[in-house]
Amino acid sequence: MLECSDLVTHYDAAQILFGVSFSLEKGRSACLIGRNGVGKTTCLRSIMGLTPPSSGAVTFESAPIAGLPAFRIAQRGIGFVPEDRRIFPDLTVEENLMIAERPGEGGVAWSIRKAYDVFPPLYDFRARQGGYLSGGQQQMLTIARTLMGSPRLLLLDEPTEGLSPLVVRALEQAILRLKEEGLTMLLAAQDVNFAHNVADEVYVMNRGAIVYRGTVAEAKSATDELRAHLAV
Ligand SMILES: Nc1ncnc2c1ncn2[C@@H]1O[C@H](COP(=O)(O)OP(=O)(O)OP(=O)(O)O)[C@@H](O)[C@H]1O
Repeated sequence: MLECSDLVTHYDAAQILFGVSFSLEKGRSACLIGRNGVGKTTCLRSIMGLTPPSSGAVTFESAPIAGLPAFRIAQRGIGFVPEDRRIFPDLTVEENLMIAERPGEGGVAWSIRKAYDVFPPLYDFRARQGGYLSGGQQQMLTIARTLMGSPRLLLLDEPTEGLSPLVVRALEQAILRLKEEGLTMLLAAQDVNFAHNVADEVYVMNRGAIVYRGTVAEAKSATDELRAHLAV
């Protein structure tokens, strides 16, 4: 469904990605793991067209998308959940969802009812203004808002950042539920346990490159190697 080949991305003169290649099959979820600043966000932004790659190819559902503007990439069926939770603080939960609703083509069609089903706290707080939600609830609302566009591929940037372990578990459950729905997901995370709980494949990044790749089962039995790559 998604293929990145030899992605090289710069911010002005600074090269951030040094030839990132991987592919993701429909219905699978993969997690880019790595410390702060290794290029996970840049990789997601390159795919989404927010920071277009300087070279390399991104293929989504057999069509090249690198170089297209971000809104075109979104229209093709990729949803991006950025790290900073983007909701409208003055609108209620339900209003936040309503204004994001857009029927997708060929993907899982989303409705407010379905969003409440996957994220029960959003139903409980549906009349509350977004700005008065907890961090975990805001993260759920951000994901739910992106899902209202009915994407076929969801990019999630550090969804557990700053959340308590209990809230992280709830978010994991919601992500696994999305997986059951057949949604394809690419996540970025620093938390290896989170990656192990929600992903099928992991890609460890360091200094703008993938330095380890494997299934979660392989990664779990290569803890020393993983730890070495993730060590400060
Ligand atoms: N807009 C920007 N302009 C210049 N450099 C940037 C910009 N955004 C990120 N960088 C740099 O690019 C590198 C990779 O950052 P990136 O955000 O992709 O890493 P990350 O692995 O996602 O880490 P984080 O957990 O901090 O998001 C870092 O050195 C960062 O300082």
